[in-house]
Amino acid sequence: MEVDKQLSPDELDKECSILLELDENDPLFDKKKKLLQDNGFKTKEQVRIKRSSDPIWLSTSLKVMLQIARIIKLDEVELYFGGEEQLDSYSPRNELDALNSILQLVESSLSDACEITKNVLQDLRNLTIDKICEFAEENSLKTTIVEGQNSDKEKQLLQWGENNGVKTRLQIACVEGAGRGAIAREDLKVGDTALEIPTSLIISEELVQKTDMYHVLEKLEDTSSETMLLLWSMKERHNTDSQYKIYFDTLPEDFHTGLSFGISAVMSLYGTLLLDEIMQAKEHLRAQYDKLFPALCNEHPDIFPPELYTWEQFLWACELWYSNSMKIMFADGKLRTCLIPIAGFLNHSIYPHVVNYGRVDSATNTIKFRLSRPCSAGQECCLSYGNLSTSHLVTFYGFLPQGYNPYDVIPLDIGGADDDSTEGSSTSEWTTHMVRGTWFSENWNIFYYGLPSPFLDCLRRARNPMLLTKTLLPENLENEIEILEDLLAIFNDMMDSLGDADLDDRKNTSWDVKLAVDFKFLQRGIVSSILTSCHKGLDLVKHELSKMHG
Ligand SMILES: C[S@@+](CC[C@H](N)C(=O)[O-])C[C@H]1O[C@@H](n2cnc3c(N)ncnc32)[C@H](O)[C@@H]1O
Repeated sequence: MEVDKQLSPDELDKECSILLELDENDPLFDKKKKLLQDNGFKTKEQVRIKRSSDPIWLSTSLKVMLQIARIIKLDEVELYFGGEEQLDSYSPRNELDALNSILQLVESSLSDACEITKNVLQDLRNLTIDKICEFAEENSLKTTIVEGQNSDKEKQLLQWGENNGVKTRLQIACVEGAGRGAIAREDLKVGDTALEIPTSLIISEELVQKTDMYHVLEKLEDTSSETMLLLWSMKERHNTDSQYKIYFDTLPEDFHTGLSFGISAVMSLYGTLLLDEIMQAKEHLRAQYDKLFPALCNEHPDIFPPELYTWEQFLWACELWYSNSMKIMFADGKLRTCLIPIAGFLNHSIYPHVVNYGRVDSATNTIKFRLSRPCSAGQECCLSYGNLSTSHLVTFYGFLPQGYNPYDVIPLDIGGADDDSTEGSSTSEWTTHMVRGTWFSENWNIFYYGLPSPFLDCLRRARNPMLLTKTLLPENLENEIEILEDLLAIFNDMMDSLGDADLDDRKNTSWDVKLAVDFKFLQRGIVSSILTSCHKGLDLVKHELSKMHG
């Protein structure tokens, strides 16, 4: 496989090519461009594929395309941690997104290819699918279905949906540790649509606009369509004539998210950033509520009956919208926050089956949940709710995901050590820094230690702007020792502030304390992995230094 070589017209005739392109509007364009260049690629890369079904040629083509597509599809966290590492894959989400983007490019090239090219592209398509299946096989989690817990309400909702145009290859069941989930009824392949929902069933701002509530709310300053929908749902859930009655009947009486944590759970979070996140989110919501109530109930008691607009009911609606809504791009190009009956049963996974689902298909006027990896009959089909940290998932969704979450980062405030105006800095340098569990890293060598390079480079620059090369010189190694000792001090303090694990209230059986204690356990694991990396790094550097002196 060769990339972008000059070919004679005769040779060109024997080849076809696929264009992989980094979007100029990508907010991470500069950083990705640099990473592409470091790997020998341009931002627009024409990958030529020979008109030969030689399997070695094809798999080399796919390998090159995958290298490029992975970088194009990186998100900020993946780029920060993976930028300098030659990783086999950056994250399960990135790998699936990259492979599926190649699959879509190959499929669209297939539609207007000539007969001979078609055969090669077909082989490339099959190879890409094999690669997806292989990756899926190696990166999956098992979920356990809890038999006999399925209630009639979910069946009724599914039936209502099917009567109104929903097409589903999923059924609803109880999943251990995650409430209800969506299970494949049959073996589903990559590219299959697991669920398709007509836009007519989606709950979005248009519904509020048809009510008398809207005329009151539109006159208020700063009232977003999300707030309007939230207020609408507080009333609609009690409306026995609602067209969404069957949907509202399936919703829980109480949501168990971080926003409902009691005092013991909050106290258990002492020393973690989650404590601040939850307190700030709750204060924000309380302020929003106080801005609207009791004023709206006093002025329009017929539209906002006081018994439906209590703080508890407001919090319930906030938890509903935070944990169940999806942002959908409609055919008019507008992004709207929506509730989507039936799709609301899909749980989140770090190894998702459905990665891209936020766009209305204008040809069918439906939302399609297309599989980015296979899902066999009886297996739970999961979404990616987004690149969310566990602290966000606890606060707004109320759960800790299974498996190692690549988005569990600890942001670091290192006092403007990296300022973009610094001489020599470029737009591809980082101005904010973070760490995460060092088990994600594949580079434990000297100058890396499993820690993120942008962070270490920033510390090096701050200590000694002259010592930027990663070469085994005594002055560099002395510098490394100081950096690693500083890090040990920072993360030892962080560990101390998390408190003694033996004092965690593990016997407490309330859902919120359990979640808080599990979160703290996770946090200690992350900090402990960083401390281990620093200790190992120090040993490594001291050993090298002793060889020089010895
Ligand atoms: C959109 S709903 C999904 C359906 C939900 N399980 C139910 O029974 O209604 C989102 C909620 O599902 C739960 N959930 C989603 N993914 C989960 C996971 N991986 N583990 C545990 N709970 C999960 C959380 O309670 C979250 O707030």
